[in-house]
Amino acid sequence: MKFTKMQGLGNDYVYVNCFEETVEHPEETARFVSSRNFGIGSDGLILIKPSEKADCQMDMYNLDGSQGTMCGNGIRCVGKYVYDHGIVDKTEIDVETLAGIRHLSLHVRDGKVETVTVDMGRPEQTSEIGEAITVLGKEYAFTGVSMGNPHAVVFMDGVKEMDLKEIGPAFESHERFPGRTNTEFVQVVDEGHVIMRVWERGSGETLACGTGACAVAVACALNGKTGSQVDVELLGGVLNIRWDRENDRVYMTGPAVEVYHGEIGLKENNV
Ligand SMILES: N[C@@H](CCC[C@H](N)C(=O)O)C(=O)O
Repeated sequence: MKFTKMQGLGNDYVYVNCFEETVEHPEETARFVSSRNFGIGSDGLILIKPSEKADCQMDMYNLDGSQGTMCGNGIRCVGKYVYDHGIVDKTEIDVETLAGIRHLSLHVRDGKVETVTVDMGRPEQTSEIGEAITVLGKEYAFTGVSMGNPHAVVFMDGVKEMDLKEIGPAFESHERFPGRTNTEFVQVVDEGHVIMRVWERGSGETLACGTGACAVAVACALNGKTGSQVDVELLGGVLNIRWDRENDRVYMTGPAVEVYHGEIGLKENNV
């Protein structure tokens, strides 16, 4: 299987060009290629496929093989891939996802896409603002926001030092979230700047989460902690998120980077 390793703020996936390749067992393949010891090493697998409704389709799988409906860092890389590899020859494109069609503006420098702005669509509030929840015997307040995938946003201090490996899985599999959840832990610096760490459903801690950063911006505004445009600082870098309250759409701008190409054999017992 030919693949391209790409990353958006260190949220890295193995990308397969399914205009040319076929991946028969995507869940198993995602688990195999994501392994940093036995495979390529990534947060999951993204298949770039032809679409009848848009310029291409993004089909994404987490590290544990579960299928995701939307991926913010992934969709920027998909935009870069299809432009840089000549699948599209325009800088305004539409990408089909399981959460709907998303519009991308590709920002090109020296013939290659460097950054991408994505219209991430309408956010959906999925809990009360600051709903109480008890996790591992401790009380937290979270704000639920869907960006086409589920997020629970928790405000706290000391985000950089917290033990995410303990609390992250406990939120992910809490009975309040029957379909599991992505959880963002957020510290507000000022009204235009927050720090966030994420525990992703199906992948664990990642260096960044695009849909998570959008959910955080919406939750920050709903909780009166920031304005509607905010720089979200993640372990892998900064995403700029703007919630246009008038048309109720969220816009995400950030980088997309191609790391390397390769080829990997998929044996029966690997997948
Ligand atoms: N890293 C992604 C989100 C990937 C999917 C997520 N783990 C889920 O299962 O919903 C992003 O950048 O948005």
